[in-house]
Amino acid sequence: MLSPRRSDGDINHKEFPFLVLDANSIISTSTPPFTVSTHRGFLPISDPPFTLPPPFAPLESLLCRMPIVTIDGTPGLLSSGKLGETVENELPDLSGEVEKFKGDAGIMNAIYRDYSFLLSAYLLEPCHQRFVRGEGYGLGRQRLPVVIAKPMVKVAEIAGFKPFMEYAGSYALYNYRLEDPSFGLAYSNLRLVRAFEQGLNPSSSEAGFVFVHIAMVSHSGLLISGAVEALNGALTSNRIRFDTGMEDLLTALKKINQVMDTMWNKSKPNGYNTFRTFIFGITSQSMFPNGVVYEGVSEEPMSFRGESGANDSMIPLCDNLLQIKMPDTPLTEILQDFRQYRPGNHREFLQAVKDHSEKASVRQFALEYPTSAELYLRALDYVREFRWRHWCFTREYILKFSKHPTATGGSPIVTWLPNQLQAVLALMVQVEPYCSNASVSASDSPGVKDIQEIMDLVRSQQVTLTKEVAKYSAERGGAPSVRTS
Ligand code: HEM
Repeated sequence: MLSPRRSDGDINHKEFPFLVLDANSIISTSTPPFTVSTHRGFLPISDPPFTLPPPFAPLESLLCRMPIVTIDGTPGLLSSGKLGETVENELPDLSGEVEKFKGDAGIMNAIYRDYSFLLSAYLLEPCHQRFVRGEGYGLGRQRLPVVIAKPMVKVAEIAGFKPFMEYAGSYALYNYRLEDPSFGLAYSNLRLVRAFEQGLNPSSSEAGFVFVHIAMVSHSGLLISGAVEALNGALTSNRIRFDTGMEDLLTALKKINQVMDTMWNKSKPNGYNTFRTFIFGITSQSMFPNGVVYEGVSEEPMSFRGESGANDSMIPLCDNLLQIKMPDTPLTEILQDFRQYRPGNHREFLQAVKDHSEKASVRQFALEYPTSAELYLRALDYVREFRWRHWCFTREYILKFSKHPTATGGSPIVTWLPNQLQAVLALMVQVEPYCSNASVSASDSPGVKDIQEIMDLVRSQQVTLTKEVAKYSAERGGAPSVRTS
């Protein structure tokens, strides 16, 4: 059982102080693209630039010729394994140009995105060649030439990212353009700016993989406003505000999960592993046992985690708001390490939510009243659904096709997602008794599960997950050793 809430005298009545932008906020070219807002959520505050300033024409030219299938359908440099030598023969060191554009945060982010694509393709090209021949990944290139390393380190520092491909700043959330700007973020209107494999074709699995992430995050504005309202309700002991915020949070999570479920059709399980090769990181990957030397920057090898949805901010927002405590394991240290791979403003926002949720004892506040407790349990149920679907994705897209022991972000493929999922399931079992006699109106709506139904599923998933993890671990010879950074 959960401990009793602290006395009213201890409650800090101050509202959540973090500045969250809205549609009326004034933004300028120096506003960091990834600034949290209630109208764009965790998406960039403006759509990403998709062409680079003229001095970067050599980079642009290489990136257009790079994908396995280029925009006109012809084979590109990665298909013939010619990218590496073309970079070495053609690309000048443009690091001197980077600083000239530093007043424009959007352009900086676009330059960062584009170098990160070239960097990953360069390092992992030999692994792709082996993978398509049906061999293991083998080793990637262990040295990054100065013409990529120097500008990348410079632009990443200015834009506030690691000098390696990241989920938000590069691969997923800053990698789209709108076919017709007047149609906005409609799924059919999305096109990739950069791709490794066939992603310039919008109906490919690579494009679908990225677009589903974007489409989900396009609903995160309501998630953010709902979370802030619920937090303010708890901080000011205003039950109506808390419940209203939680209702909005539930509406947003329902939509986000519905969009997530479209992944099965938009990006096929048997189409995932070919482009996946290029989004691996350095940390905990057999392709880079000693890290990678960034020539012209340092002879000391560097190591970064790969691109992963684990660096998305929606689930961490729920974890922090709902005070979902993760077990004290090395696997949880990886979850914490992933935090470094988010845009600065996302990081600060998530930390502020965590701090203020603790200050307001959000979980205890919810459990004091059955209706709020039910809303809280339903929110946990959506987080459970998200994480359970994830486990299913991992089974169907990865475990069925690959023996590689670590995911793109460097977490152990079999045990990491279950580490967090089991924590959510266990918390739901703890929370259930607080919901007795609850009568949230939404529970009368068609399609809304009652508490009993939710908890039956929770108990069966606890058992199934334990069995599946044991089975996969036995088949694959146990979990790989865990490196946290
Ligand atoms: C085919 C689809 C997907 C597959 C195969 C997949 C796979 C994975 C894997 C293997 C991890 C482990 C972390 C690591 O990379 O080391 C992970 C984590 C994660 N992914 Fe995905 N993912 C998919 C789609 C998505 C989508 C659409 C989102 C939406 C934002 C997402 C968000 C996340 C989150 C939040 C985590 C961390 C989970 C946690 O905290 O428990 N993923 N994913």
